[in-house]
Amino acid sequence: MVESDIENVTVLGAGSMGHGIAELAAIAGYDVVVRDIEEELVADGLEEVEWSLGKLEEKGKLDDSADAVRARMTGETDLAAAVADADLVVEAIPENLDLKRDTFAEVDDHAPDHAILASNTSGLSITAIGAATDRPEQVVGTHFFNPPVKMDLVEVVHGEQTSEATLTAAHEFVADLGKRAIDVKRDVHGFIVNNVMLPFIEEGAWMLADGDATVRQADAAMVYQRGYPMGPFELADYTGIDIAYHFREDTDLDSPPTIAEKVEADDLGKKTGRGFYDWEGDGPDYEPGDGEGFDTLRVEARMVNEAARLVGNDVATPDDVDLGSRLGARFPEGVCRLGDQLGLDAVLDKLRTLHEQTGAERFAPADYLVELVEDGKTGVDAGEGFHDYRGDGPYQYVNKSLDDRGVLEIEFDRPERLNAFSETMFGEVEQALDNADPDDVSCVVFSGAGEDAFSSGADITGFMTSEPTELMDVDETIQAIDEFERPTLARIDGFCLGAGFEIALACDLRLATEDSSLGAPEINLGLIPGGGGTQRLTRIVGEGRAKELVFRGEQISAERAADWGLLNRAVPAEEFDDVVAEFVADLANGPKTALKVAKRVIDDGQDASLDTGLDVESQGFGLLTTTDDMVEGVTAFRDDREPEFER
Ligand SMILES: C/C=C/C(=O)SCCNC(=O)CCNC(=O)[C@H](O)C(C)(C)COP(=O)(O)OP(=O)(O)OC[C@H]1O[C@@H](n2cnc3c(N)ncnc32)[C@H](O)[C@@H]1OP(=O)(O)O
Repeated sequence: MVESDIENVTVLGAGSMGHGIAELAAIAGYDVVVRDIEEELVADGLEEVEWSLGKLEEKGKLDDSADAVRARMTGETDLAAAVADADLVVEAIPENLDLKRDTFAEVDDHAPDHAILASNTSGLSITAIGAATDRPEQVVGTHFFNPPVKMDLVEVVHGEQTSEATLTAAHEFVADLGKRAIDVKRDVHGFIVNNVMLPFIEEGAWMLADGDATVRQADAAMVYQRGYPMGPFELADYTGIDIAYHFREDTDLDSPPTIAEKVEADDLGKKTGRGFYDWEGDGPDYEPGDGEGFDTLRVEARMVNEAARLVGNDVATPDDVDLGSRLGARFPEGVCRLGDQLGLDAVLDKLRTLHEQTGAERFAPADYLVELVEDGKTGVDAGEGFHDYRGDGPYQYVNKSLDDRGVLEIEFDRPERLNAFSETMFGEVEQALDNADPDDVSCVVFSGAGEDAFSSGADITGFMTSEPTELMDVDETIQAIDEFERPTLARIDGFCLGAGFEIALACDLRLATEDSSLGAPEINLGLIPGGGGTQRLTRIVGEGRAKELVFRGEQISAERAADWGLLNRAVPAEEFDDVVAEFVADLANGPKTALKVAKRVIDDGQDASLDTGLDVESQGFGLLTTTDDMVEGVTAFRDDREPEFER
């Protein structure tokens, strides 16, 4: 029987993954035992945790003190003692199936019957690990990414026998740790993220081997033309070339010779000082212009093909592939989305051509990709691909919800980049508003996902490759927010910078936690605010303060922003939800028409002469005296009760 109330967590292995997971569990309030085979290893792991907790405390990212979190952790070397009281055991020992199976068998003997046994394996079979125990239904994969404290993703891997109750408990645990889970529904080799990430690295290496590309050309093209945070060779060096090499050992496909040669020479990348780049010298030294002539579609077609294999084989949903690509591989787009944008027909053509030309099995199109294309589901332009684009959404970077009071919540959801706005994300916010019927909406609340930012601005990595006209489109989204006919509120918790700041300025009301910081840092990039920042800011805080913010590009505290009239309130974090709820309740329960007219009259009046503004106001006032809401408001006053305005 699985008990989902987990209190005691034991982490096996005090290495970088183990102590990172243990730290997260202690931060979340669990009592944690960290076990390794030697005292020294345990002590080293706990020392790392102390250092990390100190940093988090310095940055104000802990609810409890670092000492209080640390006090929830103990070290242990004896396995039986370590797991004796565990409700959940998370194994993070070396990637060796026999070692893991032996360890799980031993844990099974000593852990309480109800305990769930999780493995942090990055690719081994959960089914095989579970089979070493008498409780395979309580064995699950929880694959964290390195470093666990920073990376937001966990792959929850289903073994053949894993029960629903175990999966639910694993999801609850992951959510408690503040991480996002994706489901790997069948424990295939490499799970989801490694399978979409490997072709990115490998295809570049094959092209190098075939003489079709150089290292710098591939990296420059993928970074500066396609917006990836690192190029394939830089990524291989960074993660360790041997990792890519060993991944292929258990599959039918070969590693590219350019990777095998590096492994043979022990030039494994950053960790050995040399790989595709010289890390003791300049490191990655490619320039934007180096990428010319590189065939980016060849790389991306292979990634999309892998995504099709995962979805077609029921390993993952397109949404989970996309979230895994973004949070695990740190790709700018989910790979299924990417395929839909490229056009799945174009992807299939590319694969077929390469398959015919080379005969290489890695280009063989996945059945599911062929199926989608044959069904006319070729992506965004066709209205359907991996995703269905025919209704409201699907949204990748926006969470949209409408409650029964008409409160429309739009959450910017790209925490891995501090909710920085890519072109797609701007488009999604505009689409979310366009698709909202103002008659159904009482007010709109904008917020940022994660704990760090409302938004850090426009996505800087896209600047080099965007057309000037695309960057100027930013203003269309912000204008749509400004012009939305219901009251809008920016709920700011963390960084609110650049385009994020401009979005907040376009909202009617701005509330922030005290430790938020706001600003227009564009000048530091050789730019000026391009989403109305120079104009709206000046109207709100006056010329001198606007020029200070824009010229100096410095962030200011929420306290100063409130002092300057930029924020309606700056409140302590613990009071924030209540204050936001009070504002929202007033907007949601208030008279809809009067709020709409008030917004329009104030907005229109700002750019008009006082006389014109007063005229606009009196027309609005006159109009409102004819409404049922006015009758209700006056009657309620007379009856000494709360008014109930029309919804
Ligand atoms: C028309 C409008 C124009 C504009 O809006 S221009 C953009 C204006 N905004 C900025 O200039 C802010 C840029 N960001 C920063 O300066 C820093 O971030 C912060 C001070 C906000 C936070 O610093 P820290 O706490 O050290 O976090 P981190 O490691 O820098 O950020 C976490 C990840 O988020 C990515 N990121 C942050 N802001 C942006 C952005 N605006 N565009 C693209 N990526 C961004 C980073 O690179 C990194 O990613 P990884 O973990 O992969 O290294």
